[in-house]
Amino acid sequence: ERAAEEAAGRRYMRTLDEQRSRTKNRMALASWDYQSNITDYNQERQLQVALEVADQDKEAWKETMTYLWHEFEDPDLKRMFEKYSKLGTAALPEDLNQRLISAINNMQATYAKATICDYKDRTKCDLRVEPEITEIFVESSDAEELKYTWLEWHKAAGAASKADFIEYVNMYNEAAKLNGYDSVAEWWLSEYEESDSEEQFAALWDQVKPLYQQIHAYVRRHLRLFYGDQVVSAKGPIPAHLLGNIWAQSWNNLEKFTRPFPDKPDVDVTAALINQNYTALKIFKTAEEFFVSLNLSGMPDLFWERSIIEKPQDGRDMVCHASAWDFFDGEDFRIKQCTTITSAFFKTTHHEMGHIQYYLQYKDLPVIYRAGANPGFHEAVGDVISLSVDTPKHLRVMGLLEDGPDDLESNINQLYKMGIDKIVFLPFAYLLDLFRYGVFRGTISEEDYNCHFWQLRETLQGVEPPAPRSEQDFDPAAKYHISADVEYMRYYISYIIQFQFHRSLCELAGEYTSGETERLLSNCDIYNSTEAGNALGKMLQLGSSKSWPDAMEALTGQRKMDASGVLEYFQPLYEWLKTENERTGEYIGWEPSTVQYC
Ligand SMILES: C=C(C[SeH])C(=O)N1CCC[C@H]1C(=O)O
Ligand SMILES: [Zn+2]
Repeated sequence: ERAAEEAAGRRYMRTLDEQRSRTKNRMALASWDYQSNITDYNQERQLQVALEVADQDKEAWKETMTYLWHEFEDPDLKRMFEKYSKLGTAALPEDLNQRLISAINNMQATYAKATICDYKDRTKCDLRVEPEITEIFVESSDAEELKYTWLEWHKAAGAASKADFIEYVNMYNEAAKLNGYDSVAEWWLSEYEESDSEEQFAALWDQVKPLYQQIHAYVRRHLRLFYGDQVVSAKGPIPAHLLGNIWAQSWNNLEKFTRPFPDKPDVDVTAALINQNYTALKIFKTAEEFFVSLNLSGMPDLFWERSIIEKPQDGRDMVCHASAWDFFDGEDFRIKQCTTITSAFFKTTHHEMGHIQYYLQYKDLPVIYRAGANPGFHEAVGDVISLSVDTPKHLRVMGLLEDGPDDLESNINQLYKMGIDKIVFLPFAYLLDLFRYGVFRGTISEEDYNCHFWQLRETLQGVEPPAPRSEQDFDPAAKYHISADVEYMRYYISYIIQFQFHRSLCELAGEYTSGETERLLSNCDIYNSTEAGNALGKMLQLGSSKSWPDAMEALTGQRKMDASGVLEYFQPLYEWLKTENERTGEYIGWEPSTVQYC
């Protein structure tokens, strides 16, 4: 009897997966049309498709739940049923689902359309976050211009979305409860499959915090030397507008005037990309070539036909934030980004193509398994490639970096450049979802959203707002992922596990042996290594068909996320920073902020 039921379940699963492929394809196409051309018509159409798809998913779910899949013997069939048993936001009554979708679409549109006036020319009021505001944070060292731009952006894209965000939280929490979760926080955490995920995330932060504090102290010193101690204090948090990035999430743009050994050759490739007439297409082809060198897949023809790799000049409104799309038909995969010829986009292109590579590697799995082993895995693929691309050795192979010495000072400069991108990002990413867990759980009430956000920014990141804040502000929504309903813990996890992956791939490529001292993990380049590429491909082909510890074990032999990879990679920098901060008597950590924000 049970065997017959299980056989019926297996047949049913095949038809259900076929249907899910079509509904996800329809949903992706409608969302693509909306996000690549924001009009009322496209927003309305996206909403209609979303509601129709929700209805179809709900009907299918009712049938799925008639199967006694808990008693099935086949663990794989059980895993598929278990995943299909999570209905998601389609569990909401249609009117509440419509309010949820509209709240998210409104926030997306507000963020994508937000413009501010230029600091120097107040009549020029068409500046958007990409490319204009991003460019100001790359180029400007005028504290007043940076402060003005920061405040204007946070008003235009943050405060403007507070009402929609509150609606979003309420509707989303309703959906969570209908799916058996106390709040959205537990739902998001369930993607990491282990009951102690929150404790694991906190333990990772404890492991890397000492290294972050050393970088923070060093950077604060050099900002104080540059801007003066009236702008940057000796012991307080760092003002958020001086860190080369509108969200202070990565501090790459400080490299040129804060690097430990300034008289070494410049390592930023932007100038070289421009001098060598790189176009967006050439950046994409270069990234593709790295994956092919690893015996992984090149981009299909459809990818080149349908991707949007530069902002169209027809004056349309679109979501410029870079994204990679799976249309779940096994053939259609696209990137949408507003590429500019910069080192930042050189990295972002590898990041997005890492998503596409994952889609390609698992495209023949059942649709329900076409996802990362956990969300952090998907964000790590492209970055792992970039860890090889960003080495002086590889950049020289590419002709993007002039020749230079391979001495300790150059290695420290290289580690510093990576540290103000990767280590600095960790507290930012961690706090973004600590904030949202609190919001979804109600431990952070809407009367003090902004106050709590900045308390997290101060305690975890040692950063303070450039001016007093109030509850008329809503600074979190000035970050794309908050306005676009994109979970963020995935990036925190990615920036930890990508170093575990990198270490294993470097050993497979014969570029490094864990614990050796002759070669540094930070100088490893896996380019052209089919051993490394085949191992990476095997892990990616698993999709979410196995638990993430199984997937991680396939590549690294470890079943735990841990910061051992990060700490091994940055060890020489950590030693150097401790010595340097002691030499200069720098205060490690930060005293409470004197800026009024609660
Ligand atoms: C490039 C993407 C698209 Se998945 C992105 O959002 N990233 C990549 C780095 C962290 C995060 C961000 O920009 O905040
Ligand atoms: Zn990504």
